[in-house]
Amino acid sequence: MKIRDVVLTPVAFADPPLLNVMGVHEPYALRSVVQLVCEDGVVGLGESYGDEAFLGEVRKVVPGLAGHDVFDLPGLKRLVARTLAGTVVTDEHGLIGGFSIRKTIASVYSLFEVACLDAQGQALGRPVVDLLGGKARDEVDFSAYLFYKYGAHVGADEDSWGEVVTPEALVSVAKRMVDEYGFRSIKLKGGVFEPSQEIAGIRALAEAFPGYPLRIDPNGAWTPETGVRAAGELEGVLEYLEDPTPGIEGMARVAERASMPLATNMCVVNLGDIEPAFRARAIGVLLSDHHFWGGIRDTQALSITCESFGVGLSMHSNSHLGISLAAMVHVAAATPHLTYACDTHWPWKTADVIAPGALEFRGGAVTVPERPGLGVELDADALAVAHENYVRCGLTKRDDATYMRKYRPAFEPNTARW
Ligand SMILES: O=C([O-])[C@@H](O)[C@@H](O)[C@H](O)[C@@H](O)C(=O)[O-]
Ligand SMILES: [Mg+2]
Repeated sequence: MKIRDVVLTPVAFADPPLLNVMGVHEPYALRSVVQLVCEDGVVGLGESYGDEAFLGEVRKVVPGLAGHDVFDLPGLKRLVARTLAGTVVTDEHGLIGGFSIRKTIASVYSLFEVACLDAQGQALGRPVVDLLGGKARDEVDFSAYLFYKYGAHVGADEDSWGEVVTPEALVSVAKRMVDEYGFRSIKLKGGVFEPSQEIAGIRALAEAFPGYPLRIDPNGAWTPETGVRAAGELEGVLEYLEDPTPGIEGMARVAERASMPLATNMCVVNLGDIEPAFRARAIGVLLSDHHFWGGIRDTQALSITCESFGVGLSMHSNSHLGISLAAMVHVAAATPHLTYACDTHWPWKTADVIAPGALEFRGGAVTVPERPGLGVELDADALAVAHENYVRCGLTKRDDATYMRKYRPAFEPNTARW
């Protein structure tokens, strides 16, 4: 199962003006799609970030892949580590925590690992979940992921969601998502407005959706003191509080006094963070993400670490397409210790690069595809359109803060400001 050819395609897809602590989403989200063409004609698919800094590292690895066996994953990891020795990919937004050589290697390896596993599964006629040890569950739960948002991109018409800045608007977006997808838990992206306004938003959701597990994620926008106060005000309302404040030390200060567990995709983002965070009891839930945690198999290993230390596990999401969702579903299905519904940005997009039908939400869950590999098929025309979007939109990195200045010229992102 040797790789004959590698096709790397940067793509862009329309994204609404979703708000977060760093600013607002630009009109397009960037992703990369890789096709590993094997000697016997099997094509393995992978998807990851589309920022130029990441693509630059991925491109360095591509020439070394010809002739590599897709079943040799340790060899793939060595190849990526050797090729990228010394490089650190950074991003503009910091919404998935700090940067390191280890995280860079883990992220680039992950893109190719997923594609290798897809190819392996296709060759063996088995879904990826079977290669990972088999199904711990038949379907994977996701939560509705609400954002405050502007009604329209700069110079464009209002989108179908409209402006979302009030508790009433949040509730109506949540109703639409729950009606369309059947979600049974709800997350609110915070860090946008004064904490009291966002707490009012959560209270409105609690009233409109009694019994629904709720979460809020201000991406470290609050001080530890505000985190403690918010945790007190939302006692009995939140299932977990996500990244109220930056850093392990600040999180530990909030965790000590909060009744609900704290979750993170910001202060524990690679293996080196685990020991200090667990020792400080800074988190009760780790939000895994195969895109930067070293792929699907390392995410499974991470779950065992969490289980050993009594830490819950769920899954973080960035704007993504169907290949990534398929990978998330397979790893979640093969991971017994997964203790909460996973995040997904899925409802916010309107187009994809995969043929429709492989991944459907019912009751807020996606049934694990049974077809070989990831179980998704690339739609060549849709890929061409998405690549054309990438070329035409002119974006080469995600920069929510600069785009926000088109709405609010004096805007400065500033974590721990409230
Ligand atoms: O898409 C966004 O704006 C999110 O804020 C994303 O970038 C975060 O990484 C993520 O969803 C999170 O849970 O922090
Ligand atoms: Mg988060």
